[in-house]
Amino acid sequence: MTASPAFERLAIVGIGLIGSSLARAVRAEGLARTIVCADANADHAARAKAIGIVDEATTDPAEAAAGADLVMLCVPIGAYADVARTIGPALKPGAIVTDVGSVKQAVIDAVAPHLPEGVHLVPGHPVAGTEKSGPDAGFAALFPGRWCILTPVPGADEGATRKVADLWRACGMTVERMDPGHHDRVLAITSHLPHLIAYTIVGTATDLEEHLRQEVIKYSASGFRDFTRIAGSDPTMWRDVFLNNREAVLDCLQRFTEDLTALQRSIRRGEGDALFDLFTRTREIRKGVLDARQA
Ligand SMILES: NC(=O)C1=CN([C@@H]2O[C@H](COP(=O)(O)OP(=O)(O)OC[C@H]3O[C@@H](n4cnc5c(N)ncnc54)[C@H](O)[C@@H]3O)[C@@H](O)[C@H]2O)C=CC1
Ligand SMILES: O=C(O)C(=O)Cc1ccc(O)cc1
Repeated sequence: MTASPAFERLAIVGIGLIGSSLARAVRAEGLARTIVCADANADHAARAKAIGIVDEATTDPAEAAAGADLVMLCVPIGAYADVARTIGPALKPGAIVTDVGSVKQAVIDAVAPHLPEGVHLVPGHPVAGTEKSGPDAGFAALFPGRWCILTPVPGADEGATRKVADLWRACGMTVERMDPGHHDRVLAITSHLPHLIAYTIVGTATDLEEHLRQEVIKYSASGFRDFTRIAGSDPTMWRDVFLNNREAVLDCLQRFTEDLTALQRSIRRGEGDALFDLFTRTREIRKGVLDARQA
């Protein structure tokens, strides 16, 4: 006898990179009897249905959420409040609303006020992605071996939190719980600031005089190429990340700017030892990151 799926009806709102990756993983693992998606972009909804990663597709989030036991929000963070307001009245008692957003406190603030009594909110963040967007960019292998951070609010339903954790574990992720504010500070330095730096460096290179710009593209060494990959990430998604994690990002940026100024001074003064010491420390950190990946 095969085990029954963990969820009867999974509604994915936003069937882009992350939503479609989840749909594929849930299908592959048989975790939901029915997968429904809603996407404001009718082409994305239709595409998800056409490639067979969902059973039903609509442009109306309330239609998808009606009767769902699990609703996964996979839209840019700026759209959360509107989506939550729309689905709130359609949610059945006991339904779980969860998400994949890259910022957590702002998501709680945007969604919680619109959920009726008896509906459980379990905010989450699969820390896995790429610079690509849309339903064709997703793949089930995105999740295995990566972290998923859940940030349940105090008093959250333990059973609901456990069901969401089990879903991500079944997709191959390692699940951790964290306070939402702490999550936002950690991600500000490990993910948001690196994206901001990439956007800046590629922007600076593009603003160079025309003849220099051509050379930048032509001789693009791997360092710059890596930055262009990250700077090719979705503009809507990243605009929303920065607007919704303002304090933590600005705090990191302040420290970063101070450290950059110190480095600038070392270069100007010819302080080779200071440069060498920093680069030696950062090389050790890189080794630690690689070792952690292989562990
Ligand atoms: N891209 C990445 O690497 C990662 C992204 N995330 C988070 O996942 C969420 C989604 O990001 P992606 O999948 O990368 O973006 P995406 O752009 O590939 O997909 C977003 C989808 O939401 C749809 N959408 C936008 N507004 C909507 C609305 N009001 N109602 C219904 N559908 C709407 C879009 O049409 C699109 O299909 C974001 O909140 C992001 O912070 C989390 C981890 C990694
Ligand atoms: O493509 C990359 O390098 C990423 O960093 C992907 C990514 C983007 C946003 C997240 O919240 C988590 C992962």
